Amino acid sequence: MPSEYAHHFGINNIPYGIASSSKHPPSVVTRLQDSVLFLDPLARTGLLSGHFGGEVLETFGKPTLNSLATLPKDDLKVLRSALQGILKNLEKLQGCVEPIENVRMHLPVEVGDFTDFSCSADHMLNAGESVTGLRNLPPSFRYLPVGYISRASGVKVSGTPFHRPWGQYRKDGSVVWAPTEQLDYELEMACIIGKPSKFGTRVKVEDTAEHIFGIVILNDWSARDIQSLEMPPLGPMNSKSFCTSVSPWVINPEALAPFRSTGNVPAREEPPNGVMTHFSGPGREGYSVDLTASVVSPKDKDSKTILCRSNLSTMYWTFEDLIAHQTCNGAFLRTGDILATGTVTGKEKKTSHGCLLELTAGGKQSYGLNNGETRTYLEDGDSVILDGISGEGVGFGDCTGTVLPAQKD
Ligand SMILES: O=C(O)/C=C/C(=O)CC(=O)CC(=O)O
Ligand SMILES: [Ca+2]
Ligand SMILES: [Mg+2]
Repeated sequence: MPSEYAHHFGINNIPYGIASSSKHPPSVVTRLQDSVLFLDPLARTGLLSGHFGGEVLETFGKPTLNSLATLPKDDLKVLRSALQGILKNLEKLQGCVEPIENVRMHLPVEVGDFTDFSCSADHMLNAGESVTGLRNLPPSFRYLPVGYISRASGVKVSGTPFHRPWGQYRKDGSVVWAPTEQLDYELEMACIIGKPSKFGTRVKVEDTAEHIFGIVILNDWSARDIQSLEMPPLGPMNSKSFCTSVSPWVINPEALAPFRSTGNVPAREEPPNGVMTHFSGPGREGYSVDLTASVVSPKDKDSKTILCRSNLSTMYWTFEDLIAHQTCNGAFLRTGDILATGTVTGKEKKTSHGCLLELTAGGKQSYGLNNGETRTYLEDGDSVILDGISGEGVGFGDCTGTVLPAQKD
């Protein structure tokens, strides 16, 4: 029986990840359907000889993708087509291949800096309305992609459970110190930086693509009660830094090229009394990725309730804009940096809300699970599964996390 996500990993995908098994230490892998190919033992078979020099082959034995991610795009292109050829004869690759159920996936990169932006106008409007009752975009929204800088060390690979965080928040007229009662997820995607940029040197929007190694799904877990006390005036901190999950398979721009279009990308509006400066123009392309967010209750582990369906291409700002903006002041990119989109929310009320803050109108309305349970925010033992697919054979698999009970004070 193929796994639930086997069909995401066709021959046109060729994702990269870091896996280990009883036979192999953590190292670089790719995946075809449910077969995981370890590239370091593959290089030793000689099947890749003639394609590249030692500096490419040396990256395969590393426990992160950082070295592979800095290879020139031309090398990555040759590697992709060599792997596509080799994977046609899987039976010849014994000793290099393991079934997906026999491997453990690890964090794909050593994370450099982690910025989370907020690129969805619909998320901004819905989240603002949930908190303040007013449907307004922040004053800066059309001038620049707003973001906050979070903790790289909190980024964990899909499947890593975390404890419900403690913090300070307002309750019944006072501020308490207690486990959060408003634990939320945020359905997001992120780009991972390959080629670094130079300190003091802006990356022009037309040059940003060469810095994108690949794209992952990301869950920016959020504690809304802690967030609402701490956020003004410097932004979220402990309400979000306790854990951020990323999917283990990094999908590369070449696999996603057929799914780029201008189709759903919102029209860019000139900001009031301002000019578009270092950003992409009206013909900018988004990546089409159909995303879902689901919750699984510990009382009914076989049933997932889909709470949101949305698509990455509806974001107002693109990955190219995020990179141009991050570097426009001379700040620079390091390999393994993560730049996330913010919550990916669509236009449809209730069915395309990328987080529970929106779906529950700030905890004022409940949502139902397939088994009849109701929730406002997440409960202990709940798992959240985010997944995404662009088209035939090109998907991201899943990004999953489970809430453990709060630790004792
Ligand atoms: O507007 C709010 O109250 C919430 C803002 C956020 O949680 C920041 C964030 O992560 C935005 C996003 O994911 O788009
Ligand atoms: Ca976020
Ligand atoms: Mg987070």
